[in-house]
This record gives sequence, C-alpha cells and structure tokens, in this order.
Amino acid sequence: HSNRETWFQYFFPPNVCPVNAKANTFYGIMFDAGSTGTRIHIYTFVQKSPENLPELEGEIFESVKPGLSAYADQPEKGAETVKRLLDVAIQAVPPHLWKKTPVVLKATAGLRLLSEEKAQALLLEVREVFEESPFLVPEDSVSIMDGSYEGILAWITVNFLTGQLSGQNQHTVGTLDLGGASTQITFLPRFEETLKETPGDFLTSFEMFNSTYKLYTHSYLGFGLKAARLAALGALNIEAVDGQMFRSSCLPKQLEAEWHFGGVKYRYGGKKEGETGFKSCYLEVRKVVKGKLHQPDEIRGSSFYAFSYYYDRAVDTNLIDYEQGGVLEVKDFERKAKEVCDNMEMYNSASPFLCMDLTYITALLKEGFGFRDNTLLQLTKKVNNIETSWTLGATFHLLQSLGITC
Ligand SMILES: O=c1[nH]cnc2c1ncn2[C@@H]1O[C@H](COP(=O)(O)OP(=O)(O)O)[C@@H](O)[C@H]1O
Ligand SMILES: [Ca+2]
Repeated sequence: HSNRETWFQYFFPPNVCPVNAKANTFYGIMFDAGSTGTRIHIYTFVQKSPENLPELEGEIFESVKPGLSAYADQPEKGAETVKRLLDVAIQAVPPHLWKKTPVVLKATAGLRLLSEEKAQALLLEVREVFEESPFLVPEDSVSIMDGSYEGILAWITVNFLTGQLSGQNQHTVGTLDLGGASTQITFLPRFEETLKETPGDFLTSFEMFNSTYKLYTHSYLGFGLKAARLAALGALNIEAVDGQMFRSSCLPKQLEAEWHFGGVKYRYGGKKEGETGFKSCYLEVRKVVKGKLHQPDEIRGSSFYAFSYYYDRAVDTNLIDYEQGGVLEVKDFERKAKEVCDNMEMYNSASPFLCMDLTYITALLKEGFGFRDNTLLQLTKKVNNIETSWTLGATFHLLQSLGITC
C-alpha cells in the first residue's frame, strides 16, 4: 500500500485559492454505511477569506437501521434506505449548490464481511441512486473503505475538533472506535521504541498542516461488539447456522431468543445448567480476545478518546450522561460488568446482551489492547456539536481531492 503513504500529502495546501474569492458557503455529503446502520452527515463549510482555511460551520445528521449488509439478498431495498437519507440532503442543501456538492458513501465492516458478489451488488445499487440524484458524484463515490483509513480519519476528526492539528504545542489524543463488526485503535506514537516494535502495516505516515504524522492504527475485523457476541457464542464464521442454538454463560439462564445480524438469523440463549455471572462470562469472552491483538506498551499509560459502542454501553449503565459524555477508567467498565452479570435477572428483558457486552469491552481493553485498570477514557459523542465520526476526516479529504476547498 505505498499510496497510503502519500494519501494525505496535500491536505489543504495553502494559498491556492483565487485571490478574489469571497466568503463562500459549501457543502459535503458523506454516508457511513456501518454494520448496524447507515448514516448521512451533511457538513457545511464557510470560506471567510481566500487566505484562510475553510471553517466547519455545522453538521446535519440522520441515520437508519439496519445497515446495508442486512440487505445482502435485496440490494435494491438496501439502496432504497440510502435514497431516503439522501432526501434529507435535498432539503438541507440550497438547490443552486446541488451540482457542486459531492456525495460519497463509504462502507465499513458489515460489507467487508459479506461475499464480494453481494457487497458489489449493494454498492452498484447505491451508485445508481447517487447517479439519479442532483448532486456531484465523484469517481469512486461508493466503496468499501480500508480499515486503516477508518482509524486515521476518526483520529483526524477528533484531533481537528479538539484543536490539536493547528498551531504549536500539539497534544494529539488517541482514538478507540468500537463498531458492530470491527474495532479500531489509532494514536500518534511518542517513543521511538513503539515504532521499532510495531509491525509495519500498523504504521501510516501522512502530512497535514505542514506537519508529518506517523500514526499507529489498526482495524480488527470481527472484533466489533456484535461480531464479538457471535464469537463468544461460537457462531462467528459458521456457514449453516439454521436452527442451531448457541448458548452462553453471559446470558440470563432462562433466555431463548432470535437475533438477526448481517442478514443471518441466530438462535441464542442462556445456559440452563452450569455457572452464569461475571466470572464464567469473563472466561468465555476472554477467549475471543486473548493473544489476538497487538499490544503497544506505550498506550498503557496514556489516555484515549473512545466513542461508538464504548459510549453507548456507558450511557446504558449510567456510567456517563448521554448528552455530556464523561471521563472513565477502564476499571469502571469492569465494575459495571460485575454489577450487571451478577444480577442478570434485573436486566433480562430490556437488554439480554448487556452483561456480555460490558464483559467484552472490559476484556478487549485489558486483555486485548493491554490497557491498565486506571487508563483514562474520554467518552465523547460530539465536540462543538459535531459528531466524532471518521466521516468528517473523510469529507476533508474528499473536498480537498476535488479542489472544492480553496
Ligand atoms: O456519527 C456517529 N456518531 C456517533 N456514533 C456513531 C456514529 N455513527 C455510528 N456510530 C456508532 O457506531 C456504533 C455502530 O457501529 P457501526 O454500525 O458503524 O459498525 P462498524 O463500524 O463495525 O461497521 C454504534 O455505537 C453507533 O452509535
Ligand atoms: Ca463505524
């Protein structure tokens, strides 16, 4: 992947703007086709003067569930969900700017897990929806994103929004994204040692705002929260699941239910006999992560921004407020996991997977990445009212590549 090295090389080159450009508003539309849902992000930028970088003014955000991969056998129906979201953009963007507003969709782990044939059929239908829209459809407007971009783009978003990519004294923060089907870890190594002991395909360099960044990033496919449920149940990558019952000590004893993920129906339930509760659940879930992830020493002492399912499960268990987010330690997830798993009857109907999810998050952080109990996690959904998603980083890159930012 030699092109990965130069991918961001000319991110926002200075002063290539026509000298007479006036204050000027423009838009970018980025779709996130995630494994559990499809989302549209419509960003508004204002270029106040030609010598300054465009400023991000706001975001309109809308989402639908399930994700495209749930339509693996009905690609047209899948594309229909994209079309409905695109109607939001038709309302949001003034008609005279439609033709200048690019629309792009990037799919993540849900489509990576489908067969090439089914994934391509979905992308083709979406591409047709775009072609029929009044927006600017760049080449490669509909694609499956490489997992390493997913981490880098989210890192750019968070560090841009927190002001760490401009000026002196940059203290960038690492990011942790826990999706449905994959999970990403990204940070800027501070120690030469880290660079030396890290496998080459975990490192990516790029240049931005006159600085060169060499990031550590990796996307683990199959380690998202929902995929991990299947792995814990022993149901991941099994071809014929029909009728088979998958049981776990992380689920309420009497539970028997059905669950749809990636277009497949799974039957799952609790262990009627035998142990349930945190201890036995942890042993089960630990197998999913133990020895499977690279553990950079450097991260043990640093703090990270965490979002997506880290955020959602912390909200579900009142560890943080939905609007405010908050700062947690890794051990807070473990404490909650114990509380929930050892009192499973209380959580039975509302969220049967809560014990498993919290236990997985604990195991992933501690035994997967190797974080310490007291590692700080900054849980954030929005910064300055903008969603912390890779989509903003992707939109910067899109506008730049089209020469729309001047
Ligand atoms: O724009 C966003 N802002 C905040 N969280 C988001 C956004 N888009 C997706 N998420 C979160 O991502 C998680 C779902 O992961 P997703 O469906 O993207 O799976 P994937 O990344 O494995 O494909 C959920 O926690 C959901 O709330
Ligand atoms: Ca995602």
